[in-house]
Amino acid sequence: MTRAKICGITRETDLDAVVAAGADAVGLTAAVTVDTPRETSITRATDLAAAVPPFVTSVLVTMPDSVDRAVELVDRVEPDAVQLHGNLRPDAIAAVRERAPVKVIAAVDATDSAVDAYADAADALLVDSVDEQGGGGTGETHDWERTADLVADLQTPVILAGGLTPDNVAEAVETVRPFAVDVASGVEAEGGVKDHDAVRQFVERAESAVVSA
Ligand SMILES: O=C(O)c1ccccc1NCC(=O)[C@H](O)[C@H](O)COP(=O)(O)O
Repeated sequence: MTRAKICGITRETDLDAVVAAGADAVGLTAAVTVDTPRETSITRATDLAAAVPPFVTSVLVTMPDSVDRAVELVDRVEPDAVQLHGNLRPDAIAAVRERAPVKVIAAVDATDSAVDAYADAADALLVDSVDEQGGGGTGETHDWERTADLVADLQTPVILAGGLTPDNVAEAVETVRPFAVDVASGVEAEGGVKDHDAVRQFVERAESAVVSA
């Protein structure tokens, strides 16, 4: 079964809906260097992370400029995992993994040539359609066949992200066969506010998509 992460939760009511829909993970976006309606304050991310129930993974999604800052953010928010976007190189990702008491997900653009190094450095790789400033949440898909090759080649779990919606997630899972899928803008009613029906459909279709042997 393919796991589902719903990213960019800013409100308790959306967190409750995402958990009720059966999502495996929730993303809380804080301390990012791009302008996005999904960003929350560090305090709010901390409160939301504390409200995530057992058996659902809270993921701090952030863009730190150093290893120290990444570790500091994890210490403050206390998530189960941290997802790093931006400019940290693979050796810095590995250093965060050593120092922070959480699993580390490296977010990379699907066309990044250093993808193998990131995969070695992190606990999981989120293959996304990254914008020029290193941010996610673009709503753009990428070359799924290429990401399918990565999934086949790498030992590290691959999370597929970028432009997924309830309408295309089953095809994405069947094509790429990722460990998990991730969505932010594709299940929103408006920026930063989730459409609860879309969240339910996304999780159900991701988890029930058929992955042939
Ligand atoms: O969601 C954002 O606006 C964002 C901004 C800066 C860094 C990361 C961000 N999102 C990270 C995610 O995990 C998204 O779910 C992923 O990029 C896919 O987004 P979308 O294409 O909108 O589904």
